[in-house]
Amino acid sequence: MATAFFSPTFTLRNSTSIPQSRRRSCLVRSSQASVAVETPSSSTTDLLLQVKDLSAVIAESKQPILKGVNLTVRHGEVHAVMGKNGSGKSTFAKVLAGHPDYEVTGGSVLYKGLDLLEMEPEERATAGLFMSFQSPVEIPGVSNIDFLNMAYNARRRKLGLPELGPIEFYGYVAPKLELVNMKIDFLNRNVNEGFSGGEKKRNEILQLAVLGAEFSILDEIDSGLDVDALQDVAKAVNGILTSKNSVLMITHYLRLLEFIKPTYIHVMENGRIVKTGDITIAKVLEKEGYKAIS
Ligand SMILES: Nc1ncnc2c1ncn2[C@@H]1O[C@H](COP(=O)(O)OP(=O)(O)OP(=O)(O)O)[C@@H](O)[C@H]1O
Repeated sequence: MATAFFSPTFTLRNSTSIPQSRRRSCLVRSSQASVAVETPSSSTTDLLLQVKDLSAVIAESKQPILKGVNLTVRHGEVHAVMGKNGSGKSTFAKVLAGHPDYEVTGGSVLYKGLDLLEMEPEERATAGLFMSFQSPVEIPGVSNIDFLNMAYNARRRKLGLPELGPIEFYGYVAPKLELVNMKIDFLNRNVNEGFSGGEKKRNEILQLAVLGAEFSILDEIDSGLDVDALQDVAKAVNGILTSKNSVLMITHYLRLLEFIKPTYIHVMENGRIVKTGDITIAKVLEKEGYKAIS
């Protein structure tokens, strides 16, 4: 499920603070030179996310996974990250979300001008960062609507807005179900409990629509979806895109990128972004595989 960068589930699961030692990064630089792949610069004022030389290891084993990632995202852009299995895509996403399994060892991440790496996962979420995970978690005993209401109110509090009570919130959320083609009774079911794979993915996008995130990371949102569900999910994502928010999608397949048009496609290899371009990259990969660009 998603929480954030606003993945509400993530916030729930990570309600304990991450030790300071796991959160910081800028002091230690990766020993490996990074491959800087900056997207063309327009202006610095519309910068949403700026990742520079980001390195990270698995917290437990200290195994390096990210080895100098560079990425710049501006408002209104859609970025797709592709790459072979095990190249570090999900790790990159989870590090941005503040996942405690990883320790940042170098580099910096600015989000809306703030040092993202100094923020707790909950702070990242309430600052409009949403993350949808490959395998959304189930939360027994918590209904979807209560969960969404809680996450939505957390964001409203952060924005200095009054919270919505259950009735008002129902009025807000019900029309959004249409966006993802979900039946109203999904609101009363426990979060993701007994949901099919496709229903879980739709539920992720419902959360995204409800939370109105500014930066959404969608990790393989297309996996396990049938053709109709893929179109529904893509339509919903397109429906929430504005000139003010941005999306980072991790995917293996051209089919998703034909529905949600990316501004840039990046290829990750061995913990770095090694190539950036347009949809042509995905077409070449589809036809010839990674050997064509390695
Ligand atoms: N918590 C962890 N514990 C042990 N190994 C991990 C952990 N997280 C990531 N890894 C390892 O780091 C490498 C990168 O994993 P990651 O999930 O980021 O790859 P990916 O590019 O998203 O792959 P895929 O396309 O298969 O989803 C893999 O070898 C993986 O086994």
